[in-house]
Amino acid sequence: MSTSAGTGEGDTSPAARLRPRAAKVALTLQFRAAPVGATLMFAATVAVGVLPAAAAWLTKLLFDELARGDHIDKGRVVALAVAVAGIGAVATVLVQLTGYLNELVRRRLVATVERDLFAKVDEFRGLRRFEDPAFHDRLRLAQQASQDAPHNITMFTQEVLRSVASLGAFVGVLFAVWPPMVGLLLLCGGAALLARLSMARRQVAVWEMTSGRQRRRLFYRSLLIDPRAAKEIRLFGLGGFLHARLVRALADATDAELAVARRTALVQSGFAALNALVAGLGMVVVVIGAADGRFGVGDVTLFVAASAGVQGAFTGVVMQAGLAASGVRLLGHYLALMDTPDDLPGGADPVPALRDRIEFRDVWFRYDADGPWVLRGVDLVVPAGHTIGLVGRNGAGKSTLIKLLCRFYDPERGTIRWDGVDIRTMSVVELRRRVGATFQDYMAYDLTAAENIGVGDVAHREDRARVRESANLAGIDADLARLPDGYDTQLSRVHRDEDDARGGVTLSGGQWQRVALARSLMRRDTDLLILDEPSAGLDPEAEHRVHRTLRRHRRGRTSLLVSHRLGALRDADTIAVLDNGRIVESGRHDELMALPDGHYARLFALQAAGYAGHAGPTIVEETR
Ligand SMILES: Nc1ncnc2c1ncn2[C@@H]1O[C@H](COP(=O)(O)OP(=O)(O)OP(=O)(O)O)[C@@H](O)[C@H]1O
Repeated sequence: MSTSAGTGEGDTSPAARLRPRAAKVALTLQFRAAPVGATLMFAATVAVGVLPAAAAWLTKLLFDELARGDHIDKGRVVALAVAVAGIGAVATVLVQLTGYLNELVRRRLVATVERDLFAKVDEFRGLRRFEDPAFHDRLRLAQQASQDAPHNITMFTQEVLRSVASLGAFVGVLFAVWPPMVGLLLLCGGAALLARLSMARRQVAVWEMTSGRQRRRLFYRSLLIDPRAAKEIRLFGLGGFLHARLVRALADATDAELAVARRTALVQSGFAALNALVAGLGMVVVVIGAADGRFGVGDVTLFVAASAGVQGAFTGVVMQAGLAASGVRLLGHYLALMDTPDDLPGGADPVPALRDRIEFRDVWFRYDADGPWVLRGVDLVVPAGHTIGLVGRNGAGKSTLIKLLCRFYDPERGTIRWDGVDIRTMSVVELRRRVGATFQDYMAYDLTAAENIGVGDVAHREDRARVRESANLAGIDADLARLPDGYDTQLSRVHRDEDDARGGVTLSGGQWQRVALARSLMRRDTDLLILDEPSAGLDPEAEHRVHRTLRRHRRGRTSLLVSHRLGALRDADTIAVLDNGRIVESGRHDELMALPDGHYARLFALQAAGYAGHAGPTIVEETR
């Protein structure tokens, strides 16, 4: 598994290879995001670029006319003055308009890119991407790109348009007055451009390099304000430890960024000084020429305006080129992410209702290619309509088996078959629609009570009767109905509306667990119910009630139950014991209890002894 989205110098990463495309995409993206706004923005930009040059020409004509002494044509002078003032006014309005259009296009772009980005993230059907740090770094950089990159590239295009318009006019003037000035300015501008591009490359390299540190910084930051973490942090006095790590991650990233900023400032100051020198040199040459009578007053003013105009245009282009270059590099990450294939090869076959059995055939799985095997040849049959209890010590691979069945990962070897058909050939979405599940690490959403349950079947989340029925099955209906706003109570004390006078509530651990259970019961047409430790946090009475209700609910349905409370699995049609990545025993409770030295019998006896208050069998040390 790679650990960085970084693309240092001379790299051949996907993001680097995508840069040429990134520039094109950035340009076209703005027309997709805001077609009218972008067109108007470009038109206004060209006009803003041309107007100063036009004003400078009119000013030259005005000064030349004024310099004619007794022969001044007053009408012409007034007309020229009015024209210069008019151009100034139009330019001012256009600058404001361009500012607004820029903002408009920028906001539309950010919305478009972010929408596309998270639609793409939602398309990943497996879990591997979400466990890959390089993916998270890339996502962060791609998000960063969505904030600024298209805008910066747009600004650069505008700047180039504006500058080309100004340069076209100003360069002609400089040629007419003192041609070497053009060469000098071009040389300075070209060198500044190259230096700025190199700075931009360094800047992005730093962002890429520090992306992991930024990710950790965000993690520590969210941990320090997470109400769920607040208890442990306070009790264990972890605040200082986490804070120090946050500060360290921040300092590391800041140091690297500041180093680039210092270098950029230094290089830019050097080029600014060089520009001033060149402007001064030109001025001296032209003023001497004017003293010798070779140039008029108008020529001098025009030359000064033209060299300032050319330098200004170059400075603008150089600045924007730097931002655009970093934008293109960042947008490479956005494109790389958009091109990232799904981690699960897509099957498209429909998933018919389960008629016969689900079967694990010699399933081998590990989370990383070089990691330890978690499942080592699992063979397990789940007959339709049966309840299978899955037992095994911590880390045996029970939840992993469930994750494979939901197809969050694919086995490395072997197959999982749904009525004889390899689930890899089937549509993942359809397969998951046939499954209702409560995971051991279930979610507690900062939503209302009704939504927390309703999202188990999004299409029916507004169906209050169904929501309540599910809550009833999970034994939480009465508790939720008693909340301040009943089912509409926000189950969060943090994410609630400011104008919500009643505020939100948080549930107890066992209540949350029952809400999660209710969520998995929302889907009515599922063929398979998976419950991974559904009652671990329930009080004995609640557990008894929930299991009794679930038993009724499961009747005739296929279910897979994982629990360390073996009593809860006692009546399962088959109990399978997972050990060391294999199913080592399976049968009904009585059959397994009758096995001499059986795993299940030993575990059951241990648990029963705990309740009965005697020593129970000797604990066999783990051999793994
Ligand atoms: N996402 C993951 N990435 C890497 N390793 C994992 C991941 N999830 C689980 N594991 C590893 O796989 C092994 C099996 O974990 P699993 O959660 O399937 O066990 P389990 O039988 O459900 O345990 P428990 O009874 O404690 O819930 C463990 O060693 C665990 O560290």
